[in-house]
Amino acid sequence: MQIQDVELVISAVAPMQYPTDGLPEIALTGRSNVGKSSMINKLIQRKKMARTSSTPGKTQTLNFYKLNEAFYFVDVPGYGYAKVSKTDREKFSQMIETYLQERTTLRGVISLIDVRHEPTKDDLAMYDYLKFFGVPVLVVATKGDKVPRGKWNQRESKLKKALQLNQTDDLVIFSSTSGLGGDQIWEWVTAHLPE
Ligand SMILES: Nc1nc2c(ncn2[C@@H]2O[C@H](COP(=O)(O)OP(=O)(O)OP(=O)(O)O)[C@@H](O)[C@H]2O)c(=O)[nH]1
Ligand SMILES: [Mg+2]
Repeated sequence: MQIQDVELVISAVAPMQYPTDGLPEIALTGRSNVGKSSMINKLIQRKKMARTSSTPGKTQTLNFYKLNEAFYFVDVPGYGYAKVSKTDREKFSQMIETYLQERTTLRGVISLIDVRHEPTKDDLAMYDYLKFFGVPVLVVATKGDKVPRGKWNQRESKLKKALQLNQTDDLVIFSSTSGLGGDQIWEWVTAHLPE
């Protein structure tokens, strides 16, 4: 998709700050440092729109990016990083839960995991949690450039198995450095936005 227009409308910590224009939203969840913010930048072809960092815990608010004045990508704080203080971790999980439970304009969630590793306990819990709410999920295995091409199929089946991926859900291997998988992600996003 061609993104002509990007606006960071709000960095929210509470529902009263969420945008009220009723546009559909796709949110990104995943462990700290998995590459959520980098994925947004690659997909919208803006190098530094969403702030990224090699230090986990960079995104600390729900960041609503309005695209083409038609829909939002919501960048969400990462979960599960041991070096983020317990208080902050609890604050972030509360923020994420409230958002996922209350947001009626949410049309789908892109759930990111690291292609190189088995899903963590938190990754599995997040996938189950999303399924419990009945929200459509696209699992994206990030940092695909760090695994040789010959291993992609094997990693894909392993991850699907570990997550016990629902028949209706898909998995895409992505790289924010090469752009691998970007078209498939856009296809999924487009299919989950209202006409
Ligand atoms: N090689 C490679 N590095 C990546 C990729 N995606 C992200 N990174 C790197 O991983 C680090 C974390 O990326 P972020 O996009 O900030 O991760 P995040 O999930 O937003 O992290 P939090 O905001 O802390 O939750 C950065 O150093 C990125 O450059 C990828 O596809 N390939
Ligand atoms: Mg981030």
